[in-house]
Amino acid sequence: MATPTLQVALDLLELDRAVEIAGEAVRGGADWIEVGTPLIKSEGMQAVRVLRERFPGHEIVADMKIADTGAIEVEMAAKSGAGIVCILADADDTVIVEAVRSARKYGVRLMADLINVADPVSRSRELAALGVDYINAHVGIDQQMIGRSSLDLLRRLAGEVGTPVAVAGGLDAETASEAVAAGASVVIVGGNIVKAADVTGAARRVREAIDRPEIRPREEESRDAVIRRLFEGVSAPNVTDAMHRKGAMAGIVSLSGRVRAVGPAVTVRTVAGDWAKPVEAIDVAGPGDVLVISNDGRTDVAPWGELATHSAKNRGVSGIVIDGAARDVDDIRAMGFPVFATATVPNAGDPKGLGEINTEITCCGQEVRPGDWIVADESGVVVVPRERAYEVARRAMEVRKTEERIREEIRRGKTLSEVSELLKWERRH
Ligand SMILES: O=C(CO)[C@H](O)[C@H](O)COP(=O)(O)O
Repeated sequence: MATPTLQVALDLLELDRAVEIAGEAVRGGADWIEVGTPLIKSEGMQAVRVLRERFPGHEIVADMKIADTGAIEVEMAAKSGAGIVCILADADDTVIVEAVRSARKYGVRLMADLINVADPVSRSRELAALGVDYINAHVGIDQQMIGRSSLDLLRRLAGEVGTPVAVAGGLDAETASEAVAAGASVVIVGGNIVKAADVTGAARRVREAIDRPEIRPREEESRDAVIRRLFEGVSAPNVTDAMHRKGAMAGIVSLSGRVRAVGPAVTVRTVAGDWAKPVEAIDVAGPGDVLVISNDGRTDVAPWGELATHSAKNRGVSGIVIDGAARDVDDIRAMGFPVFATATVPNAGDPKGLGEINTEITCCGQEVRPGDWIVADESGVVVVPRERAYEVARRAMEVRKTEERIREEIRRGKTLSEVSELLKWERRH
């Protein structure tokens, strides 16, 4: 088997950073440098020119995702120095034919991106017949966030397509190795290299893995287990960033200091500090759940205190969130158990049994339904609608990874404004 090619995808917005990151990836063993679609949209063909000039020994791949005007877009990329140009496999045949003619004329190769193609095997055969040089089994970044897998797509193509097959979409060292074992000759890795603080180390790990391809037995993980693992690895700010700055409860803080709570909500509506339903809800909750209590925002009377905390802790509840006040804060803090509230007050209400468990409530300005996911830490509390939990957890992890590289660049001496090119991206009115 020929040595697989490692293509690093520079899905960035800033050319200077892309050049720096490309250099680090090449040191880790990347062969081809992909000018990612966001970089092309941000910087234009100049990105291809600059990377061509800076990395003369490496193939430059222009991820144009061509959908129309096949000839002229291939020509632009070729004249700027790309050796491989990417076109959408779903583009009309008229576009593909024109792109192939242009590629032949300018001496470049064409890679067709299978993103969103309904019948990838038949389309790959058609594309091969039309003269495309590579087929890319690609699952896009947004598709990955809802759980689609590039390895699954690649396996559908195995043995069915005559042209060399590339694979892209959320790959890391482990899945890249499996991709080569499944027949990929070009492995494309973006985020898991370019977002790493140590880009060279991340690229080297992928390089070593693809040079020794193997299929490892995988332990099946339930969707809820994946959601929990991902949310436990990110912060509440990462989560709200992933939700376009939505989902954060207002005016609520941790009473227990540096603690975190992650889990599906068991909701409780109570009235005037009546602590019957909040305490009964402990028995309804399972280990790992978060009790979310609405006390109608009242802060003059507490529906929660030390004994309830003790009981919730024993039950394995992950944390308590109260739109209202809690008491016995010193004891709660000593227990190290996560309680989030809007206020503290010494007096409790009476256990009259008013209220409901597991109905939709509003807590600190956010609607919370039973089973919605809660991520809470010292910055505050975020609620994630249950049907979006997997996607938001994946996106929050991407936010965290992106911050890793930015943090590293600040550590090396850039300002945050420079790293993010704030002035360039200020909104024009
Ligand atoms: O083309 C792309 C997005 O449309 C990416 O370059 C490709 O998906 C590889 O990046 P990642 O490894 O982060 O998925």
